[in-house]
Amino acid sequence: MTLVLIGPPASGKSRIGKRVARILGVPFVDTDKLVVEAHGPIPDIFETHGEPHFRSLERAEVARALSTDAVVSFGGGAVLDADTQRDLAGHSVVLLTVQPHAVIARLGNGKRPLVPDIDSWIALYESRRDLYERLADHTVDTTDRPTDVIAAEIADWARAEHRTPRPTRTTRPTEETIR
Ligand SMILES: Nc1ncnc2c1ncn2[C@@H]1O[C@H](COP(=O)(O)OP(=O)(O)O)[C@@H](O)[C@H]1O
Ligand SMILES: O=C(O)C1=C[C@@H](OP(=O)(O)O)[C@@H](O)[C@H](O)C1
Ligand SMILES: [Mg+2]
Repeated sequence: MTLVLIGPPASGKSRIGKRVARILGVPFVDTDKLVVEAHGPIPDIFETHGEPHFRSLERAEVARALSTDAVVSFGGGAVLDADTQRDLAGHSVVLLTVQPHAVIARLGNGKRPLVPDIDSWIALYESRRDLYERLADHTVDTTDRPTDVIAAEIADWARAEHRTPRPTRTTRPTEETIR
């Protein structure tokens, strides 16, 4: 399966994606991590080459990640790419949301050049909200909730989503076949 986590910065895609992959026993891929491994820190890429260059590096890693069976956590802006939007139609996509009061504590490290503070985070989220919602098959709010609970919920949803359809029943289902 390829399960993709999308959503605004600090919604928990990287942290929760890793846990979901562990629960499901599949590899975990973080597209930002792939970009950093190949090209160095994200703030440096933005500063030296600008956002369009970062987006093209990101798109290449997204395309590679989507060809693997894995849980894939995107960077928040990866969905802006038209080819990526098209590719997502063939995958299970979970949108993580979060309310501003919870984001303030999560923005901490200054590694996100587009969201130096909560006001810029709110503006960025508002500008993308419709897109995120349009691309998502399932939405999970992460505000004030423990990551292990959220990850378990997403893993349950993914299992149900990927369960192969059962053959047509010819007899009345028993308690056991229902389960
Ligand atoms: N449900 C949660 N509750 C509290 N903190 C969280 C939660 N999910 C993520 N975090 C923390 O918020 C920060 C951003 O999470 P991260 O997974 O990097 O988000 P994203 O990849 O969406 O930008 C990290 O410090 C992470 O540990
Ligand atoms: O929303 C965005 O445009 C970005 C989100 C970041 O990833 P996270 O969403 O994992 O923080 C990272 O890709 C880059 O700073 C740009
Ligand atoms: Mg991340």
